[in-house]
Amino acid sequence: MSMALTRSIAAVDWPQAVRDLDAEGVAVLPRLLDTRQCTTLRGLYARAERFRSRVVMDRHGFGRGEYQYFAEPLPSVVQALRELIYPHLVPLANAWVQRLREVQTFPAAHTEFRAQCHAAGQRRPTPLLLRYGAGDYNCLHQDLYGELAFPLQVIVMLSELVTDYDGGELVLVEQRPRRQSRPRVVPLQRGEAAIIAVNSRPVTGQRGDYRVKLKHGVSTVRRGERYTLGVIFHDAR
Ligand SMILES: O=C(O)CCC(=O)C(=O)O
Ligand SMILES: [Fe+2]
Repeated sequence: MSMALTRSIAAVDWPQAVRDLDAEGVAVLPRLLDTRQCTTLRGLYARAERFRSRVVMDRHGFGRGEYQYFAEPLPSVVQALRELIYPHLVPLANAWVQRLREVQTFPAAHTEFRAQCHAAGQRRPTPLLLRYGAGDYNCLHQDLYGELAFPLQVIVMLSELVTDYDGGELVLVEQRPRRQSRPRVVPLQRGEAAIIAVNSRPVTGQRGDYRVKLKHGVSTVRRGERYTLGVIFHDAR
């Protein structure tokens, strides 16, 4: 496991990140990966044997560009991100499901949660590497892969704005009951990570909590190449 990554995750102001997530449905973490780690991860894209499947987005109407789901064993950095970030998010995840009046309880350790996914028939790893070239984009979507879903996910930016690409903004849209949807753009520098709600989050209103649904996507990349790493905590059917 990468010592540098262990340190940068330990150095995150988690109470602040959790407050941001609770208030806004998104938190941006300071640089988790250094330039070399970003370059190494991007380089894996060409190594077909590291992946279990490849999705060409325009074949499915998902957008334009492509992504690949990592095969087991996951790259150690990806495995570390999944295992080390998860425990920091469990208290918020459990608070959210309770406020949304759902029954799920998430265990403290990611290995335990994975065992639950496997028992529910969700055995395929979901962390993925996404690659966008000029003209590519990712339509608004949610990363749900079965019954079991951890309510938060991480997106790590592996490319540098201006140097590597232009355009290609991470876009979040919140669908609020009986109100118009709210858009938000999340600027990310190389190595930074956004934590976002996967599906729904509770918002406190005048008459108690209500449910807001989140979707995410990427605006068109105008120039260059943009790579991201997606870390989703539930596995897929
Ligand atoms: O490329 C992005 O910024 C979005 C990635 C994404 O959709 C994901 O990680 O689930
Ligand atoms: Fe996604």
